[in-house]
Amino acid sequence: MKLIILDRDGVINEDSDAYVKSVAEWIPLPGAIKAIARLCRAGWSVAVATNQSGLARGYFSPATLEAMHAELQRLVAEQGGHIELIEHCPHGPDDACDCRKPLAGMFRRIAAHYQLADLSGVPVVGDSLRDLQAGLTLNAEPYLVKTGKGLHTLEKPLPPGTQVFTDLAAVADHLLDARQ
Ligand SMILES: O=P(O)(O)OC[C@@H](O)[C@H]1O[C@@H](OP(=O)(O)O)[C@@H](O)[C@@H](O)[C@@H]1O
Ligand SMILES: [Mg+2]
Ligand SMILES: [Zn+2]
Repeated sequence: MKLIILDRDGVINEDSDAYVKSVAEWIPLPGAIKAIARLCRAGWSVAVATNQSGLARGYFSPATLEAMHAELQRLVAEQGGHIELIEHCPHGPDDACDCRKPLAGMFRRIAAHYQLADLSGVPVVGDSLRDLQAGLTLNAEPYLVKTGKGLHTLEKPLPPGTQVFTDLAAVADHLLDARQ
């Protein structure tokens, strides 16, 4: 199955150390929307798994998060694509949930949605180590991008087999060239 799982902040849109708190602050990274649409048009299923502790911290509301994701879907649809599943962890670091990356709860939900036993062969694209670690729990393929916190993440030891790309557009180029 051609499934790819994307982190959101720092991969699809600009990240901020002050959190992305509104639709106005949700700014797509160059080439990211087009990359998602290209993958969709080539038969890939695209899912998103995003930590959104800003909800638990009271920085923004669930309605605001939904508005950001509606804007994401609108932009992707304009280019002929669709994100099939957007999973988010609304919890904070002290909530002891099972879905806040690096824990794999969101990835288990995505695997179950597609009736997959695990995520072997599924690229998980992130800018933070925790994105890759969460995917690896289910045997996904770790892809690090240099956008968002990616350059900072590159300073740390990476999981074996991690592939590094400039941005999501470069990931799409690689997957669309490699698997034709
Ligand atoms: O990259 P994804 O998972 O899509 O979303 C990350 C965001 O939820 C925020 O996650 C926070 O981490 P803490 O939740 O405070 O540890 C910080 O890193 C923020 O800069 C960042 O915007
Ligand atoms: Mg991120
Ligand atoms: Zn959670």
